[in-house]
Amino acid sequence: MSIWNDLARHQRATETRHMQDLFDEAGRAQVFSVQAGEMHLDYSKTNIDAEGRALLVQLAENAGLAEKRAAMFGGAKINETEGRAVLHIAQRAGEDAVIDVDGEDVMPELRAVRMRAYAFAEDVRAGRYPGQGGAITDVVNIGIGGSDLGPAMATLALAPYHDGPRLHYVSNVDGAHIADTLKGLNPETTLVIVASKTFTTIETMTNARTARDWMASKVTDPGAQFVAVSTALDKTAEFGIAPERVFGFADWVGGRYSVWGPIGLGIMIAVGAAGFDAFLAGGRAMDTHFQNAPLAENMPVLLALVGIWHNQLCGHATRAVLPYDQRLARLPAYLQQLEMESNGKRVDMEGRDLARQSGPIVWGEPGTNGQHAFYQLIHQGTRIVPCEFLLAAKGHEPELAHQHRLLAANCLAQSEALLRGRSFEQARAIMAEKGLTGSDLDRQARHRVFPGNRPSTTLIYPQLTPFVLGQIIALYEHRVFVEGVILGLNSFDQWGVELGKELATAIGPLLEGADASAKDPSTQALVAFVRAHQGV
Ligand SMILES: O=P(O)(O)OC[C@H]1O[C@](O)(CO)[C@@H](O)[C@@H]1O
Repeated sequence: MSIWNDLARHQRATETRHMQDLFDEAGRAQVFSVQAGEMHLDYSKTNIDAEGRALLVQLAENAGLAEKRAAMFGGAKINETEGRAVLHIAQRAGEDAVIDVDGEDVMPELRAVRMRAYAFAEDVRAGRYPGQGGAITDVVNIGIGGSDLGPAMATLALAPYHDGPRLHYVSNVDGAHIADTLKGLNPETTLVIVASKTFTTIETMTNARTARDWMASKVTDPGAQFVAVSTALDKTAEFGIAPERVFGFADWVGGRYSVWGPIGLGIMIAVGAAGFDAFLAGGRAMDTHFQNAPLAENMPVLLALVGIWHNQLCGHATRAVLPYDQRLARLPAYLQQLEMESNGKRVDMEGRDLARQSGPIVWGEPGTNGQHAFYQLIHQGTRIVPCEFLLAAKGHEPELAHQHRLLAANCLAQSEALLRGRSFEQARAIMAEKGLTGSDLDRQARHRVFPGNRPSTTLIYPQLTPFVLGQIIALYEHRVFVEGVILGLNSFDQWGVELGKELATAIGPLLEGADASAKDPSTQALVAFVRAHQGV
């Protein structure tokens, strides 16, 4: 407890200073940066000083981070509310890794499934696994949440490495999503991946049936162009998918942590086994760093601590994730699930009310697009939004290197603007030069003041390769873990998604005409509106 008090005291004592003054100390940019391989995280543009960092590291130590990290990597059942181990790291562990769950090494089976998935992906890519009208040209992944966001995000991120069939992702139960996706595709050359850990998710199963009907209208054996990725092998069989086209994984891989295994089949098909291996190697490199680097030089730990400082100590409830990397356009959505489904909890491991705020609200868009939309609020709004910039030093289009430099310049300019701001005097001088005078000058100048002193971090990496993408994703996974340990909650369950699912099941019949009088008046009126427009 007293470490939280010490931190709160330190935060209060330092909150009025200007972050820019911290740079009076020589070497701050280096001292408040951390390296993991070729990745570089700069957190010097925050109000964290040496004492603050030392206290934050102490906080992590006091929370038992080292032991809890060892427990996770060792296969202990740390997801206590579901009685499961948490072993997404096994999916990217090295060839000689041995990981026991309930006394059994889980690695041989995991590797065998990966090899089967690789072989299948390569067969599809080479046309050795054709559709009923020739080589597969399009692959539709049907899944939602962790069975969609990770592979969809990574497929887009790795576009320069695609040399397989086109990939499409369908998640929403809104028929518009699958209708728009299937329009223009040829059922005879389309492969459908039904990706669902549980194989019960209503959105996915509904879309899978729609896709099967679409396929059946054109091909004689629709099942041959369906594959499944799931932990529920009985249910995939019930759906009619032959066992040789089912890729299983264990329940100790959380949905939002599952991109590294067969849930990544779409990525494997898009970039091939070698590209996927490089992605896994990147994740593994970050695992090694996370396990071995001292806490004060540990990238996931520091990223988590910076977040704790901003959210739980400074009270900034949201965090903007701003990739200056168009191919990371889906990263904010991916992180929304990873972070908010993991650490959006109100009780601790013992079921007691959480002593402080849960994880932050994560949102964002790629730069420079966001600059022309919501950055206004970030620079001049009354609330402070800590910003997390991501930038590749180099793009994949050598002929457009000048555009990449423009992109990079914008990214660096934003964090500089957030740090420095523009004072009233500076704004006034600019307006005076434009010929304004008197009260008009002051009034106009005030609109052009940037308070600055607004925190940001910048994660910079050489290029968005499969390896680097693996590093980035593993970095965020471990950041979530560290934050969860410090907050004392279970990052690996998601009970908060259940109630809405149950109620949706009950409301379904009401939309078809069943008696809605037991519902609250608001819900009754909304049900009546839908019914009226559907002619029910
Ligand atoms: O892969 P499944 O079992 O279809 O679940 C999809 C998603 O639904 C959730 O359970 C939330 O409803 C997520 O945790 C999960 O990633």
